[in-house]
Amino acid sequence: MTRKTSALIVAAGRGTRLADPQDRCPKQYLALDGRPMLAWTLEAILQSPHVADALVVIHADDGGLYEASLAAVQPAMRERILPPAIGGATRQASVHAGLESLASRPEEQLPAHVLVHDAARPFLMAVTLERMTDALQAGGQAVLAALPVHDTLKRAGPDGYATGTVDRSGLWAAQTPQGFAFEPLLGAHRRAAAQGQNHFTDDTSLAEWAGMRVQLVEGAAETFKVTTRADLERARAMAALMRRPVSE
Ligand SMILES: Nc1ccn([C@@H]2O[C@H](COP(=O)(O)OP(=O)(O)OP(=O)(O)O)[C@@H](O)[C@H]2O)c(=O)n1
Ligand SMILES: C[C@](O)(CO)[C@H](O)COP(=O)(O)O
Repeated sequence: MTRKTSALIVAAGRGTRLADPQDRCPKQYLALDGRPMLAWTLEAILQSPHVADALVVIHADDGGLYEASLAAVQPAMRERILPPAIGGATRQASVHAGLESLASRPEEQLPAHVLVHDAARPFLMAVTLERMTDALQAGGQAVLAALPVHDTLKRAGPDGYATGTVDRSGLWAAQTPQGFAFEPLLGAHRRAAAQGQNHFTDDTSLAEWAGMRVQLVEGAAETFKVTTRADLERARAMAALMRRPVSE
């Protein structure tokens, strides 16, 4: 039997860099063209024939928002969504919680590979998922979707004046999805937690710390992370362009 690939969507953050004090709704539940961002993210990843199912990691306070998002997912895809896990105070803790939830399933349902993805990146391209699953199926242990840096990079001091130009050769900006062989990633997260290594902002950094080799594949500019209010406006404009036909 071929073991499956599962998606792990982290959606337990508070969105503090975007939210204004009046707006209590975390960004992953804000509407893009009338549907919660999380619904867009789930449909984008579940469109892949390589992804068997998805588990979402949510904040303990967000049960109602999560259920409303599921209701906005196409029914055939909704059937492939596993019960959610409750996240932690950091992204790293939330990913770990999701991996433990996947690991608690019956042995025959354990995935071979897991694609960790931010709920706050709603526009995931099919071509990126193809590149990632190809790399994992070829034996890759850790695969990162990333964009080569094309801009000239400046370093500036606190006074706002340039102190130099940074060599951009070989630099890539990390995105998600980040794909892994399931057991090695779970083991790496368990070791990091046990050793108090709680500072990793993404899973490939943690995987490198654990000694795994990380392969880069090209991601997509469309898969930007919604971090600021300007990102939200951009996402809303994109969503309006991508509107589903009414018949679906
Ligand atoms: N404790 C956390 C923190 C983040 N995330 C998730 O990780 C992704 C990327 O994180 P980021 O954009 O930094 O989200 P927030 O932490 O919500 O944003 P901010 O730092 O502005 O508060 C998001 O989908 C977010 O929901 C999570 O599941 N658990
Ligand atoms: C994993 C990640 O998306 C990499 O870009 C991550 O969420 C980054 O978090 P950041 O703190 O906003 O860089």
